[in-house]
Amino acid sequence: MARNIGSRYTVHRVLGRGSAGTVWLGEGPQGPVAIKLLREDLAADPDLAERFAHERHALLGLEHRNIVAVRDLLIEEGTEPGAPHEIALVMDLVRGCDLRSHLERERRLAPARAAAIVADVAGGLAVAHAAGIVHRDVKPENILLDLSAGEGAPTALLTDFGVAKLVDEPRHGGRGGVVGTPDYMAPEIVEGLPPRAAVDIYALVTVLYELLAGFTPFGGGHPGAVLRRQVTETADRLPGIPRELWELIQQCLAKAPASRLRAAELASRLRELMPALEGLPPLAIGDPVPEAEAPAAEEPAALAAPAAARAAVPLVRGAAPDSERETHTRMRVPDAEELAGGAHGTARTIRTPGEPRAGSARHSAAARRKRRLAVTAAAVVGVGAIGGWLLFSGGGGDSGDTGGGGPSASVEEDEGPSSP
Ligand SMILES: Nc1ncnc2c1ncn2[C@@H]1O[C@H](COP(=O)(O)OP(=O)(O)OP(=O)(O)O)[C@@H](O)[C@H]1O
Repeated sequence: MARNIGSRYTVHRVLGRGSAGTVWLGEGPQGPVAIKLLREDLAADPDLAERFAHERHALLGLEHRNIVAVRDLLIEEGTEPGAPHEIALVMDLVRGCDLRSHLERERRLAPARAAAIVADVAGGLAVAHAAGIVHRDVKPENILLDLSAGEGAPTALLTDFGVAKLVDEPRHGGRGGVVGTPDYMAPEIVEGLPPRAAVDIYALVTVLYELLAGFTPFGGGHPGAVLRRQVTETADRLPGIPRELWELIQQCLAKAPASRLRAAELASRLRELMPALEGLPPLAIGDPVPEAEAPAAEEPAALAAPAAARAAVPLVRGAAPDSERETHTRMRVPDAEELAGGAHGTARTIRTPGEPRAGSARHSAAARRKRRLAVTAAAVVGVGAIGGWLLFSGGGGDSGDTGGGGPSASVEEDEGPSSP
């Protein structure tokens, strides 16, 4: 049944749900649109409505063929006194699917295909960065593939600009939480430095790695362990990857933000590489070997893991209840050795097909599942939990200003839009 949003828009059916709200297929004065309605509990926060109003100009100003344009921003007063605001972002409708769903179907993309998608998104990021806007939550869920052109290669568009930052800002100033998704989070964010444009490059090239490999370079296990790996480990080379593509990935996954390419350079380097990548099949990479695990007996039965694994957990407060998508990953409590950065720090090692799995990992999938904890991001990955983990592990790295209060995963929020 159709429902009115403000005086100009009607929504018809749900296109998808994310951690911050629901995206609807709608109709406006200019035709079909996608309308993202923020979750009621988030919209009820008067500070949030104010922040959205404050960022209106930045949110509406981004225009590029690889960015999903925000056409309108509705902040409606509740109908009765004290009733929550309704916050809705009216966006161009993308006729296609998101990159996460595409990757789930394909498992791995051919190098030329992966490079084309990432070059598209880098082109969009270049424009945003030039306008002083950092996305801060680049990941496959936020990349949409426009399939309306039919047979030709789809255009990739980046969506959700600024939303992560606005939703996760602290209510009353002071320190915010970790904004973003652990698998894609640049080491400088983990270390508490203000996020600059280079964090988007790191996240986007993490997506490139994932499109090629089928998994992210530092993912797997407890989000705290993922964050530590972001700071301390280097990505494993993917077997069979062309040298120049691998060098580009390494450069953009550099721990030092200044060593990474800028968005425009990344786009043009990838486009230069594309003719050489044309015709190459997806890389022949086996599923990663799972990490060493904690004793089964320690796991509360009520938290047994679901069957499907996910790559990423969004760190948006209260993410679980409204989200139908499986945005939660399998997690496990890191053991002492892992927390200290020991031998089990790497979640998995890369296998080429046919190579046997290490140890007896195959012996019991059920036992493995039992040892994993499936918990919602909101419940366990609170800033306190990560902060506590970082404190315990000595801050996860030796560089960077942590904000003056000792090691912390919190990000000191800037005033106004993030700047590159
Ligand atoms: N402009 C759009 N046009 C068409 N479909 C869209 C559009 N924006 C979002 N969607 C669909 O709605 C779904 C939910 O999007 P949303 O941005 O709320 O969440 P997400 O990015 O998947 O997750 P999260 O917010 O947790 O990061 C997407 O997976 C996508 O399929």
